[in-house]
Amino acid sequence: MRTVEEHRAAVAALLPPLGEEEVPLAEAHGRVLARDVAAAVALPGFDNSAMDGYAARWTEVSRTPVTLPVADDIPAGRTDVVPLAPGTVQRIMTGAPLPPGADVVVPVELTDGGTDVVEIRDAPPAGSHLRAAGEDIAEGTVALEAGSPLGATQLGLAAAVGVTVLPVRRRPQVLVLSTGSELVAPGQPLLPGQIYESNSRLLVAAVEEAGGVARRLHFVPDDVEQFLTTVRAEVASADLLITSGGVSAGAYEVVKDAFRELGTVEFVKVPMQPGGPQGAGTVDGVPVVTLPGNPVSAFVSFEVFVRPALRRAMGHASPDRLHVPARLTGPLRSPAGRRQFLRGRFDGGQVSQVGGPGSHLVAHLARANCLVVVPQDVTELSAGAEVDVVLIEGALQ
Ligand SMILES: Nc1nc2c(c(=O)[nH]1)N[C@H]1C(S)=C(S)[C@@H](COP(=O)(O)OP(=O)(O)OC[C@H]3O[C@@H](n4cnc5c(N)ncnc54)[C@H](O)[C@@H]3O)O[C@H]1N2
Ligand code: MOO
Repeated sequence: MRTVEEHRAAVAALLPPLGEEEVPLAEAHGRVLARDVAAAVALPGFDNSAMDGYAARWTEVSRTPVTLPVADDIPAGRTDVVPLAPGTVQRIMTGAPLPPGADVVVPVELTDGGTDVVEIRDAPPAGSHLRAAGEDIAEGTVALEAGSPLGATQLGLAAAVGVTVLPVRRRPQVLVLSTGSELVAPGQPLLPGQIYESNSRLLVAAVEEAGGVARRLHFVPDDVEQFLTTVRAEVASADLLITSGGVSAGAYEVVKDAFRELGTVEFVKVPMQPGGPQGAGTVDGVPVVTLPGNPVSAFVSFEVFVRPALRRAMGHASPDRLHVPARLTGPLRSPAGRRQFLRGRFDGGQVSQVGGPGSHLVAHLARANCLVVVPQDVTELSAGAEVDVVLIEGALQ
């Protein structure tokens, strides 16, 4: 027996940090920053206007109405702005550089909109509608920290501070191999006793959502020679091999049997459900994680053991999923001695169980947006009890 935390640590230890590479912004989406990145320019880069209106000296416009000559016109992008002469205003657009001497922008709505002279009917408070140079970020300071996932807002910031390439960690190359003589490719006819192979689709997508590059190997039947031939032919190209199935206590446990002769994979029982039977080790120096075949078990095992390890290797500052406390909408029971990861729907404060605990319930899994964690020593919870909920939606989370 190995605790959940011990097996998490064992899997994480197999995956060292991945190497760095520089990529253009266009290829950086979904990657993780390997080093701090400094702002090449301040933001804002210069004092500018937050409104379309008139740049003015507040003392000259504070008593309204007042009429003043419009000495200049400053559209956004103008690069030769002159200081504001006393007793004048300059028409200015949003984002245009503020003329030296101005300390307020009067929005056009508070004026008659004049272009030679303007009547100001109402003045906003001193200092209104100005955006100060550097108030968002100073030049040369850290704009993006190592370990940040690069989503829309981070890439927007990188471009705004003038960065064109970003140092990121390499994506892990992950092979996914399903096993089972009952498996048939979707689209083919099923004979009695056969099922469609689905774990590889689930796991490939889960790897991609975690930020990795997945390659799906064609599933193999419960035949040690076929399994070993596939593994030997493919494993060298990968940072990680994930298998599904063939690890429990039956008579035809292909993964367990095959890795007796090859590599250092250790098979253990972990006190959790789903996901009791687990294995991890290396083959030809390449990390291997063997997930149980029940589809919900494969998914939960990936979430608990593989996803955080992959994300840590990619350099994520926060490799784990977000988890939050939530109140149960109904009572639930849980077997003693095993941490349960039940499927649930979280709606912002409350969580409802989706389906039962069975690890074959894929339709229920697909409706869930969270895993409800019931600690190992808890066997019963009543409606309204607080539970820990792991949020499983969203690629960058
Ligand atoms: N006597 C015992 N039996 C079982 C034990 C045990 O401790 N003692 N553990 C149970 C638990 S828990 C799990 S989980 C499963 C794990 O079994 P395997 O990893 O050996 O997986 P399989 O037997 O190959 O398959 C289990 C189940 O999942 C279906 N499956 C498998 N692969 C796929 C796939 N790629 N796509 C869709 N469905 C798949 C398979 O048909 C089986 O129904 O063992 C329990 N038994
Ligand atoms: O622990 Mo198995 O992984 O229940 O379904």
